[in-house]
Amino acid sequence: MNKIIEVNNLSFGYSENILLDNINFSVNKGDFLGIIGANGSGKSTLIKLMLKILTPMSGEIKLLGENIENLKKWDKIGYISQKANSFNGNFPATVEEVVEVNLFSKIGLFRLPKKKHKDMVYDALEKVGMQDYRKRLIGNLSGGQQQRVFIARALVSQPEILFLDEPTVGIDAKSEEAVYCLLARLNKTLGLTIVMVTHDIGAITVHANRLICLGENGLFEHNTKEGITREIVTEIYGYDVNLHMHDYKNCCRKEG
Ligand SMILES: Nc1ncnc2c1ncn2[C@@H]1O[C@H](COP(=O)(O)OP(=O)(O)OP(=O)(O)O)[C@@H](O)[C@H]1O
Repeated sequence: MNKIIEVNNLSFGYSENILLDNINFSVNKGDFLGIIGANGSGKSTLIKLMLKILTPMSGEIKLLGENIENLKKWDKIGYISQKANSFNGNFPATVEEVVEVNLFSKIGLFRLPKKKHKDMVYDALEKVGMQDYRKRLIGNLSGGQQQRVFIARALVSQPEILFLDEPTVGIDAKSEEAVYCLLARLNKTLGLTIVMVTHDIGAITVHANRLICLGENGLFEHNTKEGITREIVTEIYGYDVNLHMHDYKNCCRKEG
């Protein structure tokens, strides 16, 4: 199965005003897809529709080859919402407990995790380079470190698709770069399909292999290999956008 996400003739509005009008696109297994567009263009709404948090007015969405109406394998879908980084810093949970939460369907309610579950948590933390922090309280970590833990929490159930909604908001430039490089590595080494909403056009253009852009005139698709210019972005956003390109040449070596 090559097409891991299919969105066909999707329309949605919160009121009678249509926000997403007859949207069509697909995502192949192993793609790193960036979703960009001006504030209020419907990027988060599109993700929520794909995750069945919202119901379309019309159209069809398939994940892993199945209509989401009938999808059972939701544990194969990871999601890091915009709100993940407004986590309550005083929350009395360790890093490994935060990651373990996503295994509760495997562990069972009111049961203690077994060694195999502890190993899964360790593996997920190792993938994001946070295994040495596993006994630390989540609230005592920096924003960038917390974001890595949330990525580990999503990874622990071994998802095939990871949705992220502006995962680098509120973290400093160095940590932001590390998160992008981490995602690029997971995409390449695990073949994880990534769908990410962002305003950081410079960064997403470097790492994603495809972009979709929500604009006033609907959805544009863009192959990042062709390069994205200030003119293209300005056309999509409908106003002049100052594009900051990033230098990520050696980023995966610098990751950390
Ligand atoms: N629950 C809701 N009820 C009514 N309107 C909503 C709701 N959620 C979002 N909207 C409106 O729908 C539009 C699209 O919102 P959405 O959050 O999807 O945009 P976005 O492209 O992700 O924006 P941003 O870049 O600012 O995060 C906005 O005008 C928003 O105010």
